[in-house]
Amino acid sequence: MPEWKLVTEFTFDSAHYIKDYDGPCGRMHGHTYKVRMEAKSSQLHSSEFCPHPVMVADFRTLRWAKQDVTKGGLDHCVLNEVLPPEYETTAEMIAKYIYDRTKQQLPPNVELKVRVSETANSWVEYHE
Ligand SMILES: Nc1nc2c(c(=O)[nH]1)N=C([C@H](O)[C@H](O)COP(=O)(O)OP(=O)(O)OP(=O)(O)O)CN2
Ligand SMILES: [Zn+2]
Repeated sequence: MPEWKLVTEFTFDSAHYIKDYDGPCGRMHGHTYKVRMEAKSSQLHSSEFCPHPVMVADFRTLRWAKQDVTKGGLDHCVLNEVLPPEYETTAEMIAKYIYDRTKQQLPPNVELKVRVSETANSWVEYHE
């Protein structure tokens, strides 16, 4: 079966602290988070912005988190104040949050994978 794989990367700059963390990460500090989104599908779809079935997923839909927080993204915010309380601000849970919010906007047959890195040396990947 034919399959398309879309990959898009972006960054956002935000502050966070890890609640009850015994060490520097427990204090407010910032990262340039690097995010890589992968979307796979064997079918093409329309999008919020395009009525024709010509995309796995719209790059604009996959890149929502890079927008300023005042426009619904995660850029230039304190993540602890923006993420719902069930998501801690570890890279693991930020990746899950981005995954969960993005998945709600995609057709069900699109397979999604989200990678988040806080530093050049460490990253996490989340998918279902
Ligand atoms: N599994 C996880 N471990 C840690 C996370 C995380 O999200 N998931 N986050 C942190 C902190 O947020 C911290 O900012 C990162 O700390 P650290 O790895 O020490 O980053 P450095 O750039 O300072 O690391 P170097 O080794 O100096 O490059 C901690 N752990
Ligand atoms: Zn951190």
